[in-house]
Amino acid sequence: MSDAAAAAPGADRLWSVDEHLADILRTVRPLEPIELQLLDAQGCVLVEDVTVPAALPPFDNSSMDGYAVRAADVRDASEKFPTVLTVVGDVAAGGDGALVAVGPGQAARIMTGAPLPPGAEAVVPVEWTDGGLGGGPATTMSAGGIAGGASGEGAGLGAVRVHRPVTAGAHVRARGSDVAAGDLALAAGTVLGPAQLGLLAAIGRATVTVRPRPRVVVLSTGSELVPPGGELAPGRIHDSNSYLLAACARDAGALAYRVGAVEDDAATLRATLEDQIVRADAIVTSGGVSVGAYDVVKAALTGLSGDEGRVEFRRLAMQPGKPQGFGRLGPGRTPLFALPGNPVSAYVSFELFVRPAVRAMMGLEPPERPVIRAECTEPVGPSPRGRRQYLRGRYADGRVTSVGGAGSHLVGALARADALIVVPEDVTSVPAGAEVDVILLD
Ligand SMILES: Nc1nc2c(c(=O)[nH]1)N[C@H]1C(S)=C(S)[C@@H](COP(=O)(O)OP(=O)(O)OC[C@H]3O[C@@H](n4cnc5c(N)ncnc54)[C@H](O)[C@@H]3O)O[C@H]1N2
Ligand code: MOO
Repeated sequence: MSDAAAAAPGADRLWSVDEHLADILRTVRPLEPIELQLLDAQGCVLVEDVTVPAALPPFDNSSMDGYAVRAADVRDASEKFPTVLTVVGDVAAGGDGALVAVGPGQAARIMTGAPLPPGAEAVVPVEWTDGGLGGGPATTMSAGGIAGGASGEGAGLGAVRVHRPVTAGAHVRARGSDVAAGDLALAAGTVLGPAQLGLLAAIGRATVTVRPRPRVVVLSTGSELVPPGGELAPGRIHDSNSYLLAACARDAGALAYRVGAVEDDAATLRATLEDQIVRADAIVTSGGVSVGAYDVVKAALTGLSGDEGRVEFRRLAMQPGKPQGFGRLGPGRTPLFALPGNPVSAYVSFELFVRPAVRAMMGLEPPERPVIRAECTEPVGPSPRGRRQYLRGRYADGRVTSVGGAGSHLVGALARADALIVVPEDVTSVPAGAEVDVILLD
């Protein structure tokens, strides 16, 4: 929490959604950069400028399977009057083009990606030749003569008839034509997707320095909770929140550690948090933040001091998601989000508050999901005055339809939704055809 927020009488006033989010974003910090293997860095923000150490391609090479030739030799080639060249060797990708030199009247069979041999200036695609078979235009190259994938000696020797001329440089990818040595390959701040990781690998980088994915520990609380797959005794329900929230964390970009359900006992919860905090960049709990007799998160984390950290429990002017806890735990001041237990409340709270925090920790900008305007296909409401309501909806072609009702236990409707419809604090109902803000969820 920021000092300003810590000084505010948080427990007895209603916080707006925007104030709560601003407090969170003031509090969380981008994680310290670390060096990661390329695939571990996917989705992360680069913190270094990466320059190209050596040109790409590193050597002139063929873009087609065909024959490396001297342009002057094939200047007059046509199907009617083919130019006949002596094939002096064979160059495969990975082969050493320097072993075969192409002199006047000569050609070398060459495969896509293979280095252009000395003397050759261009490549004639095999389809523009007889493929060395003495017939009409070839469609493929025969396998003969590329033994071992190497080049040179004894390979595909004979004659080839060339049916079309090529100019110097035709079907040749020049050294450095992609990126040159010293070029900026990727600037600091770039988010590493597949193409960026491909470029890094192509220029020979095995590791990069990035802001890592936050490690988010997810635990749910409630003595009524039974893991999925377990038998439900009377009064028990399955723990869905730890799965829901761990999945949310992964979806936001974090590495999620799902702890599962902790019973409603403050000492057990404190001990679990102590165990877990060593592997956490952030902690997310669900349940136990309201005003019930067994509100264990509130009981365990209220009144912390000094190195224990500080967690503040608040009421927010929103629905669902009214009761929330947020603060920092332990000497490392690990951000802790205590979300309400109702599954839809937990989900909406994660989307609105934890997801932006995760993204801010990764250095991703902007941290929030995009909000668009959409027309309501049906009336929406009622919505409580003074609270910003987030209804589940389905969005298509600029229009949104509410699914399920406002109840924060409606996980069936949540699973059908792909958007959140935002009904502002001062609006209690929205007529069909009116425009609303919609948060797209995927
Ligand atoms: N007298 C009042 N009661 C309640 C208020 C209030 O202001 N005054 N607020 C309500 C609101 S709003 C919410 S949200 C909930 C929040 O309660 P808690 O965070 O203390 O959550 P629990 O009581 O532990 O659980 C609420 C509900 O959700 C179910 N649940 C909890 N954890 C899970 C889980 N991991 N998987 C599936 N379902 C879970 C739990 O069984 C309860 O049904 O408080 C209202 N009450
Ligand atoms: O505000 Mo609560 O989070 O509706 O269920």
